[in-house]
Amino acid sequence: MPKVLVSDKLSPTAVQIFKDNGVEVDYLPDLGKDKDKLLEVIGQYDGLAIRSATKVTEKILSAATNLKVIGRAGIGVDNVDIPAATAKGIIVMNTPFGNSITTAEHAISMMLSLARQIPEADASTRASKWEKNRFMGVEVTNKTLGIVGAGNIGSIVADRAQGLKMKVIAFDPFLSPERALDLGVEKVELEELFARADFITLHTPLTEQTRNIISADAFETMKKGVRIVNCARGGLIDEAALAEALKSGKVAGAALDVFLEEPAVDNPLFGLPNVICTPHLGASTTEAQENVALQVAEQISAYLMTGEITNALNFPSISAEEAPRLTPFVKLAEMLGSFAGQLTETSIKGIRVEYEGAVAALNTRPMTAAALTGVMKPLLADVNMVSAPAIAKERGIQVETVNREQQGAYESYIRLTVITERQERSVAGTIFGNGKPRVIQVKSINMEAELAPNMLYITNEDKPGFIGRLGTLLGQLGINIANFNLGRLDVGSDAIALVTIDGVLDEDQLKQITALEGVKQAKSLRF
Ligand SMILES: NC(=O)C1=CN([C@@H]2O[C@H](COP(=O)(O)OP(=O)(O)OC[C@H]3O[C@@H](n4cnc5c(N)ncnc54)[C@H](O)[C@@H]3O)[C@@H](O)[C@H]2O)C=CC1
Ligand SMILES: O=C(O)C(=O)COP(=O)(O)O
Repeated sequence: MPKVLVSDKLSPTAVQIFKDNGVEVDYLPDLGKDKDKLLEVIGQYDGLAIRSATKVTEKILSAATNLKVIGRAGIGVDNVDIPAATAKGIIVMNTPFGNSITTAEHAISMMLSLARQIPEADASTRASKWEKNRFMGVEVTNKTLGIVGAGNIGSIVADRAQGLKMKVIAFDPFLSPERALDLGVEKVELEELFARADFITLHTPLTEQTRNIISADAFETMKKGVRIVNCARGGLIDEAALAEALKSGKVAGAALDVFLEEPAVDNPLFGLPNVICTPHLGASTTEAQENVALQVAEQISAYLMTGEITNALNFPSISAEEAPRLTPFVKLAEMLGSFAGQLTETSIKGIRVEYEGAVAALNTRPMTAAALTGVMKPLLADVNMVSAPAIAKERGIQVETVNREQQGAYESYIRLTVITERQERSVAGTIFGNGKPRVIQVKSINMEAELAPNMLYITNEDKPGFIGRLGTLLGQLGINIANFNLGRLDVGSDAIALVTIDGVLDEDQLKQITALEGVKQAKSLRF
């Protein structure tokens, strides 16, 4: 009988469902907070059900010798080392919708509490002070609410805020004009949102792109007296910069459900009067906890008992027979998508995937799903092959696939084109005999490059001396070049360099490379 550990507080419904499905279950809701104890016992379990308090680190995973599945009863999986779990073949699942309404309602509650200083007025009244003149609030009617991240939760917040007669503007690179229209929100760029919003609410996952999305510089560009709500993740706001902005009066108030360090017991923001804090309660309602407990227990049981996979974040849906033939192309498609996604800075209207040659005769759906996953991953940390097509559809991203079985110069190749409002950008690749993916064309420029974990992508003017200058600069920066690939259309037109480097470029190094004479665009790419 498979054995599951529930290491965070979950509704008793979960325990019952495990038992009903023939899964043995240990319900130890405080264990997740005790890293050493978790490390000691994790080896016994086939499944692990968690919320946000259990941190599933690489170290924990290395001791999880029997673990097959981790189920997150909730949305954010930033407490799970997914690459490490994937490397160990452990499925990571979440429950993407179970607590979204509840979290959106918490954000709205926080916004209204902020507008009327409810917590402080409550404390003062109960201290027998009756300070009627001290608590002068603001109305939310006709005020502008800026939503950063218009996904599931952000969209519900938008709907509720319109019920409160607010003007809603939203920034989300994956929000299509059609979807914005549906939601009744005005799609704006982040700078415009900062400049116009009276209230700002955050609803993005925590990723490398969103970390400190509200920084000291961002506060500079906001309206004086703006109020900020964060019910997403602590790392989205630079807490020290927020403390300064509150002290200077630039920010009139902040309502925070999440913190950089959790549990937050000693946070500098606690000392400030115009701050409202809750202990990561966004998902804490009876209804949401019932939803997520039920879903996670069903999903984990189904996987352990029948192999069925739902809401997995790290596993493609491919049948056992197809797997060996599809896997290299799935990998290639995801890498091409990731390549194009990392180069795309504006919102995506469409994606075209062309399969040429022998690959066109295979089941290309998982490949298209992998390509979409790769394109969207820089922005949606939790996207996977199962969810990517649905997300693309919901966001109004047109997906077109073309299968041509006749062979050209290569036995098989895949070309992926990302279509934005401004341009179309294509990347093509193939699989060589060794099963490794190779890029064969970027923006119509032929080249041949193996994709490596750390790469530098450069578009430059094709003029004598450029390669020498670039090599010298990389040397000065202490960056070792492992491989150097070049391509160009015609003499003197744009050229592309794809450089495999040892180690990761930091922002300053990338700035210096961008400033090099002849460079038109420089990007650090990770695969
Ligand atoms: N406080 C709490 O208890 C809870 C917090 N959460 C947090 O809320 C987050 C959002 O949840 P959902 O709405 O369900 O996720 P979602 O995946 O449906 O939406 C996230 C949205 O953020 C957008 N996004 C990504 N990068 C962005 C960027 N750089 N700028 C602007 N938008 C960007 C995405 O395009 C997407 O539309 C979760 O990742 C989780 O961290 C979720 C549930 C409860
Ligand atoms: O679902 C999420 O992303 C949450 O942040 C909810 O966290 P929790 O399950 O309440 O610890």
